[in-house]
Amino acid sequence: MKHLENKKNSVVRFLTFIYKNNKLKILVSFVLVIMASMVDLVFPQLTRKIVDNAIGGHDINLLVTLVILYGVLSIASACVDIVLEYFYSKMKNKSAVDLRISMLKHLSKLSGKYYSNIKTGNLLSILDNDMFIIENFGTDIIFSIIVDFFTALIALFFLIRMQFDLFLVVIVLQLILVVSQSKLTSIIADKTAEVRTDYGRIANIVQEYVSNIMNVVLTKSKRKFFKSFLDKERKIIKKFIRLDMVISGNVAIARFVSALITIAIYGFGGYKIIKGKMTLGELIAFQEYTGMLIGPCINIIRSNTRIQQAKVSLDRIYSVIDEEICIKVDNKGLRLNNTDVDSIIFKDVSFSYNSNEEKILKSINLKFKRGKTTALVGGSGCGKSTIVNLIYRLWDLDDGHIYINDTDIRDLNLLSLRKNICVVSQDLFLLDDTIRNNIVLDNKISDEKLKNICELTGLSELIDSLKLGLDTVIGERGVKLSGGQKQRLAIARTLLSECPIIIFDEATSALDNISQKSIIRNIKEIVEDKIMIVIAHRLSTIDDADLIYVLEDGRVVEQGNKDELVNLKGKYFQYLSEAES
Ligand SMILES: Nc1ncnc2c1ncn2[C@@H]1O[C@H](COP(=O)(O)OP(=O)(O)OP(=O)(O)O)[C@@H](O)[C@H]1O
Repeated sequence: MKHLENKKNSVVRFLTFIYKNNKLKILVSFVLVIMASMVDLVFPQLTRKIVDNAIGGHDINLLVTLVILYGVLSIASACVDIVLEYFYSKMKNKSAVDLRISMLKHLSKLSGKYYSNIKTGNLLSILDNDMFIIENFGTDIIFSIIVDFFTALIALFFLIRMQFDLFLVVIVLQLILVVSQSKLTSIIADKTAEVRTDYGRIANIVQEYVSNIMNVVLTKSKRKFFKSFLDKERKIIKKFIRLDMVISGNVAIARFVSALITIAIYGFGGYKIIKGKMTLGELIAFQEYTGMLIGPCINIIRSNTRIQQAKVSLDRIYSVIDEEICIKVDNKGLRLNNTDVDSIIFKDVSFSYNSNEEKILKSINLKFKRGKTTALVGGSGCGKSTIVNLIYRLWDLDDGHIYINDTDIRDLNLLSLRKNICVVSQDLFLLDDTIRNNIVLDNKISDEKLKNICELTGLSELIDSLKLGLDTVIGERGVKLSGGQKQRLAIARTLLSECPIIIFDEATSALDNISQKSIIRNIKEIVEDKIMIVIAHRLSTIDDADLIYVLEDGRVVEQGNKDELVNLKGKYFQYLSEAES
């Protein structure tokens, strides 16, 4: 069903989405729209009667009656327009917000593979530019097409009935107008799509530059950014100019042909009045009906342009929403209670990030037990963080099993699994908020507990030295803190959580040896009934680990506690000797 839905034209899909959530509003709007267009069609007849019967017949009473009727109908028509605008605005704004939320929610369900290839600037451009276009696009466009079609049809009927020969002249010019407009419209839509895609690429560069501005300055890579930014900007400016030229050409042609139509009506129509084959009132009414034919036809073509532009944006939005969720949230949907977690077992696990590449992990067996600290050691790129990614199910394995207790993690509900795992990695997630909010997030934590954790993680000294203490704002991505302070903060946050599985992936790398040892000792006390996994290049961090796995080239080559591994005089011993020398 979802597959079929995804294949639908994105505009139809979006309109169906609006329709499903606004059935009543759409029905009321439809009735109002038909009423309003009927009223509009009466105006030329009123004009004709005012000119020919009231003014031409010198009838004051009739003139007053018709003018009052004209005024009342105009007010009624304006009121209906206001009510309609209210409905349209409500429907389209709510739909755009719903669409944005479903895109953001979907993003959080995607796999590590998607996150590894993500182009942030492009996504921001979709969330910003494309969503802006969609905010201005809604069901009203369909209503206006219906009304325009209906109005044009009735106007056509009156024009044929009133003056057939004059109508023929008008219709030929009208056809020229319609054909030229629709050709240029499709060119505009193509060029808009091109510009939008290029704009996403520029947004990527800008995003990369802004979010890394400090490193850009430090590494003197500003020139490189500016070069590729300016190259792309220059190209897009040319495309924008071409697009603007086509748009203004489109408007100019429409104006010119409309002027020809007016000349034809007044020239040919004036001639007919002089010859007594037409009245002045009829000429004015004919002119108004012609407007009611041309205006709606052009509106329909312009609506088509808007639809094509919205389609480009909707295609880009739905390309994210339809991104396949590779990691199924629920296979068997089993739930994991945090008090139940006793062990994590890797059984013959093999894995590669890309199916055609060599395996990163080669049939490895690991066991992490509750109440124990297990360390992973090995050279850079041997697959330590990959093991964490697999426990968290950012990727699913190729072969083998990962069990929590006796349950394969693929049989667990994904959210329930992840709720039980806290990872502190090198890439810290910090909010531009206070120290307190960064530690507590949205959990309810007593001040006493918070103070205690700050003490254990060595944050108290920093907090006491700050005028605002815990309420000090740390800046975007913690820019106002040192590397070590950021790590302490992330550790404090993790220790406050109720997670039974705690993973530190180079979580203390920015701390000096003494601070690191004292933090690790303190942590051990707090996490004594949890599964603790530590990855560290500095071997002193894991001196006290209950079990150390030494990895090389995706395999476990040694295992044991520190003393056992030292006695083995193998890989671990070699690392230790290298570190000491
Ligand atoms: N998202 C990814 N997509 C493709 N390949 C990846 C991805 N992440 C890691 N790799 C590759 O997988 C291998 C193992 O990486 P991993 O991060 O697990 O190593 P590590 O042992 O943690 O290294 P380090 O100690 O340097 O952090 C590396 O060769 C790396 O290039």
